[in-house]
Amino acid sequence: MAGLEAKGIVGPYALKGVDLRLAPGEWLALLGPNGSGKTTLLRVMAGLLRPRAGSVWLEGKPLWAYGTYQRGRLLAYLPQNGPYPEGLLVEEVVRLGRLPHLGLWRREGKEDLKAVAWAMAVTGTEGFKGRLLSTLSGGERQRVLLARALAARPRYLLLDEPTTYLDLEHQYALLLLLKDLAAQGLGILSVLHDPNQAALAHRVAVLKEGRLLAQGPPRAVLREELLTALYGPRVRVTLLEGRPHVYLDG
Ligand SMILES: Nc1ncnc2c1ncn2[C@@H]1O[C@H](COP(=O)(O)OP(=O)(O)OP(=O)(O)O)[C@@H](O)[C@H]1O
Repeated sequence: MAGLEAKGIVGPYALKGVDLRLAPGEWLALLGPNGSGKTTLLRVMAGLLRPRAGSVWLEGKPLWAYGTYQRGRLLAYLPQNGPYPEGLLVEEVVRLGRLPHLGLWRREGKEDLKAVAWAMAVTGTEGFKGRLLSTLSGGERQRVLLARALAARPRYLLLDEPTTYLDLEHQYALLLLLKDLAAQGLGILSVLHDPNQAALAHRVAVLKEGRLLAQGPPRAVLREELLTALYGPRVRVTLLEGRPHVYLDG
């Protein structure tokens, strides 16, 4: 079956039994308080951490049954604050995103260069092409690393707090890009802290103390009752242009 699916994930750390399915063409936002297990779940679904129990399925096959390159062609993961290659130019970094397609020996072809150019265009990073990655600001670097992930033209994209280093304009540019990429068929799972950003996704899943508290369309999930249980009694929710708008009272 198409999709990326976590089944009965227990451990490591906080996770206490999580079932979550990401479909192609959907943008699913993962919300939850600090320490609830969001990053851990993302890393488990990316195949970077092994759960104590449960399994992850990619396109109907266990994730562990894929080779690294084969998995990398289908699934890209962007950590929140991950390591980045030193001493490389931005364009070289984005080209690294093609590695799962190239393997160790194949030379880049037209298709590879096209994917790199596309990834840099949609993330607005062409202007940094010739710069050393290490000389960019945190937000600029984050966009380049997103370009690297997109250059693989994966079917599923896992993003850990992708808006953290971005200014307001770039935050919304990124959220609109996610919507657009999902419309083109990409399945996107993004950890987000801001419920108002999560409200833009197709679906929201809420994690609390390692368990899924709720999942569904933003209007069904982002309700005052649930959010006050997560973030305290001052949380208020109204509807703005048909979407939940969350703010703190007083
Ligand atoms: N390497 C580790 N060793 C021990 N405990 C860990 C490790 N990594 C994470 N944890 C614990 O697992 C729990 C969940 O962590 P995780 O990073 O998944 O939470 P999160 O929901 O992403 O939090 P945040 O919103 O703060 O980023 C936390 O209590 C954390 O301390």
